[in-house]
Amino acid sequence: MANRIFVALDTPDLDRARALAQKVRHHVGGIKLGLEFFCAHGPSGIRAIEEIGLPVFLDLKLHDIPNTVAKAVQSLAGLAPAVLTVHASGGRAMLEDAKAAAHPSTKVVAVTMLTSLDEDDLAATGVAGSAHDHVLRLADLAREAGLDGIVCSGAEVKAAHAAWPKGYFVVPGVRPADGELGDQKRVVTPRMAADHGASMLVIGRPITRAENPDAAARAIAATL
Ligand SMILES: O=C(O)c1cc(=O)[nH]c(=O)n1[C@@H]1O[C@H](COP(=O)(O)O)[C@@H](O)[C@H]1O
Repeated sequence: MANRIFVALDTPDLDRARALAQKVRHHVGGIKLGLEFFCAHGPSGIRAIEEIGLPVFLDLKLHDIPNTVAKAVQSLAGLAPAVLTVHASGGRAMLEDAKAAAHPSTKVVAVTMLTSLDEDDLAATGVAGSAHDHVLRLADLAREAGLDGIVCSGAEVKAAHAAWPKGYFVVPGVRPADGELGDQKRVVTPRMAADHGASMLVIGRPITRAENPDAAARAIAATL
């Protein structure tokens, strides 16, 4: 199977992003660029990283009224990212319109419950019940809206995959056994995420903050 690791290059520094991507390119399957990078460099920054030759996941987690999200997705369609994120909690119409506006080759995936949240955080937003149930409910919504898949933690991916065998499952919040959690709360090891059905593992700081990012990416890939 192709390398399922997408390295998250969370930096506003284009030269650093490019240098990191060059270092790890032989040990990852793709590159994830998110808000930090996009706010600093926009579409031209995405094109600059695309030149490295790996698939790009554009993680903007769009969440607004359907018309606004659809127009934003339409504006991004020329970039034809391999994967694009929207928030599942934006609701069915927003999800349907986002998918309709995307480039046909782009997988549109819905963020369910951020891996930086636990059930106390969920309750504080007014959602009762478990993380598991919340993720499964939003996965159903994404599937019914015609999306390609979801983003969830490794704790839920097995159940989500069982309920949606053809879905595409993006799993962030991935840490090697001795890895620092940082702001992540629902974490699993790379091996567990892969064994439980992740289509893509998003890994940032365990690679980008390592003394030798190339060796860190290689070591993680070797565990899969
Ligand atoms: O959509 C995402 O990629 C995402 C969703 C989520 O629930 N949690 C999450 O951490 N992410 C992203 O995954 C990356 C995780 O980075 P690290 O915690 O450094 O490995 C970051 O770029 C986050 O923006």
